[in-house]
Amino acid sequence: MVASNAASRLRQSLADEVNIAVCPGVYDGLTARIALSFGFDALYMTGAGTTASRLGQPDLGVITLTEMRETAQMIASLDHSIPLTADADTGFGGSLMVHRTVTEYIRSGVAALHLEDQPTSKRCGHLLHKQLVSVDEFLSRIKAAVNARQSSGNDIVLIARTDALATLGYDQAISRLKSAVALGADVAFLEGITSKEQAKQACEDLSPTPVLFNAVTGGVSPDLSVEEARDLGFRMIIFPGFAIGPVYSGLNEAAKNLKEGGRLITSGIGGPKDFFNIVGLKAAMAIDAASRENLFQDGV
Ligand SMILES: C[C@](O)(C(=O)O)[C@H](CC(=O)O)C(=O)O
Repeated sequence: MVASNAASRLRQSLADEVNIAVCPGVYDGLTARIALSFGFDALYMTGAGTTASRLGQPDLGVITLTEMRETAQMIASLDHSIPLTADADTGFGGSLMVHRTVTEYIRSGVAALHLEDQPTSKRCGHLLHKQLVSVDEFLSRIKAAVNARQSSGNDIVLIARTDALATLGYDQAISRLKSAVALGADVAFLEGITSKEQAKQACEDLSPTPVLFNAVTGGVSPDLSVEEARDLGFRMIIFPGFAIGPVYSGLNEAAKNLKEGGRLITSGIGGPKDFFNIVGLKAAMAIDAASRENLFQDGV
């Protein structure tokens, strides 16, 4: 297996102390295409969004490796040069499953993934009463991930996430992250940071390891802009609600209009051709022309 260009790009960005990798959270082809069309140079595949979109279920550990990997592969394939960081939840089982998860994410073109220390019956990090696995179990997940990366010969970025802050407190959460980094994790993800002061402290305490900020809309963490996160010392920021929020509000509005007014009112989208242009119509026509099948030589 060869080293991934996208993972190398993300590594370069993380190594640059003045830079912050901005990762809008997407969960399907359309949401990814829209983010890509705005020139974002990194993407995040949200597990919460993927679970809601593929299963119509909440983020409670019900999605499988197969479903997450399929979505990740499709998103990563849309532009191989753009690093995709994908949620890998708990790794979906014991060490063997973590090994398999990392290997399959690598094969799917994922540039980075995060693994957390909740039990497999997990919940979104911004819900109450989260449970944790022991430090040893968390670290064997990280070790299994590091070993899988090594045996694949790939340079996927491994992000260690701890959910320990809410129950065990700051010191133990930082200690879990430091132990994960000592085993080979590249990035630290302290889930559920509760204040700007704590955010700054975490970046200092974990330095020189790059730290990720999880900007969950309406979650327990402060509402930070990209610039604020960078100034606090973060090197990576994910926005899981980037697509979920607008889809929710836009569809609610459209549903209300259709149900109450009997008319579909959508703003901003033209006809089918405009829409298909967002999802690669021009590239598809170019493939057709290059193969000389010429189905679209007169346009569409
Ligand atoms: C980052 C996260 O794991 C995700 O699935 O995107 C979630 C975010 C969310 O539920 O909105 C989390 O923070 O646990």
